[in-house]
Amino acid sequence: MTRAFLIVLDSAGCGGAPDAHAFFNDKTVPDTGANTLAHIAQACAEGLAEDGRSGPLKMPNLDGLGLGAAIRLASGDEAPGLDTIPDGLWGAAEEISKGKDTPSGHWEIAGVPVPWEWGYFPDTQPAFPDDLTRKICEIAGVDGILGNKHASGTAILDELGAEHVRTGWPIVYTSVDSVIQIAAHEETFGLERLVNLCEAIAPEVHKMQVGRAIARPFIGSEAEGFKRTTNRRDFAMTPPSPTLCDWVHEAGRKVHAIGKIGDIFAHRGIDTLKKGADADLMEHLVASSDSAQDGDLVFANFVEFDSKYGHRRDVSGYARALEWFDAEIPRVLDKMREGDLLIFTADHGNDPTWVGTDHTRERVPVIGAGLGMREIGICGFSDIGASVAAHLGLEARGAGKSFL
Ligand SMILES: O=P(O)(O)O[C@H]1O[C@H](CO)[C@@H](O)[C@H]1O
Ligand SMILES: [Mn+2]
Ligand SMILES: [Mn+2]
Repeated sequence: MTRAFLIVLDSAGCGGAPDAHAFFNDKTVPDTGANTLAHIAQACAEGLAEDGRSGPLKMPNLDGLGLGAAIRLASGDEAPGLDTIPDGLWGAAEEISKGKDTPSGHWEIAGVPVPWEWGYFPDTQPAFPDDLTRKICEIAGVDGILGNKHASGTAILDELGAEHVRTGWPIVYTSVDSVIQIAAHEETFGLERLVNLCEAIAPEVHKMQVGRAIARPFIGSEAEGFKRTTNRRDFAMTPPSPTLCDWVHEAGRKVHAIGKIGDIFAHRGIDTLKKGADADLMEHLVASSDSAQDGDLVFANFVEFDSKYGHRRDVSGYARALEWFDAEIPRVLDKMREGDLLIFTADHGNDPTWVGTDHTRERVPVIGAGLGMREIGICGFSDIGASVAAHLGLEARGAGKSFL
């Protein structure tokens, strides 16, 4: 038996989604043409991403496996600097779930496309129905909420952080995704109180087909500014049917979740869980490549590409994060054993050169190490889960077909 490592670079899409025209940013601008990785590479080559880094995008390790080739295959767009002839497994995947959000992407990668329409809150003010607002107030023991609209999670702290500290009212907001997010100060409001509030309100929003209630704790002051911490917690709906995590777990193997994976799968089929900032997650990933046993799945999500740089439309920051990730990856590759499979992919796009602050509908790269050179072409998200299952010698019970 052998091990499988499935590593999601959150939001690192590569353009070319045939249904991108049906998804929007800034309410009216379709995602047609959005391409997270290609546009970052182009901006770098043009000298437009020089903050804390310089020149063309440098990702020799993932590009050597086939990243640049995957971008060109998915979209036809150029990705300057990523032009090595691949020697890994490479291709791109396309999503059928109707949401361009994190749970939709991950569940489908794990073999289970989302069969329902998610519930969304309208882009009006107030965004939340009064009875939901009342419940939040009751549970939190407060007289009102702040926000109650669509917002960017960092901008709304600048706008309402001080008022929150003064009044004790939680900041409640949403986005084009199927989410309710509650931001509160870790010290003045209390981290545990915030997490309990989100856990208690989650079943209420799940009844509305809203996928997640997310706790967004922050620290700081009006004078020094407010900053989110890594203590974010997502309370997600349960996937509609057993996923890759369950298939592996039920076969008596171990699923080692790194980062948001536990929350995304509502902790179904997860055996061990490690969390932290992306730099910590890399250490956990390296450690897991020593400790994972034959037949185990290591499933990691690196979220900062998305949360720190994609949503913030920070091209230099995104490029820096990609270059850091690529430079770290040999630490994992060096520990691969004969017969191990390692796949890098993404759950959606979040083009930092695009308008708005929301995800972009894109195909995603599928880059593999451990099975030699192989072009897989364009596959479905769920084929990734099926392939991991096949590699581990398990029956795939989901929608996909193995490309191995
Ligand atoms: O602006 P922030 O709070 O980072 O919000 C982002 O994070 C949410 C959950 O991933 C998404 O729906 C997106 O809107
Ligand atoms: Mn995501
Ligand atoms: Mn996101």
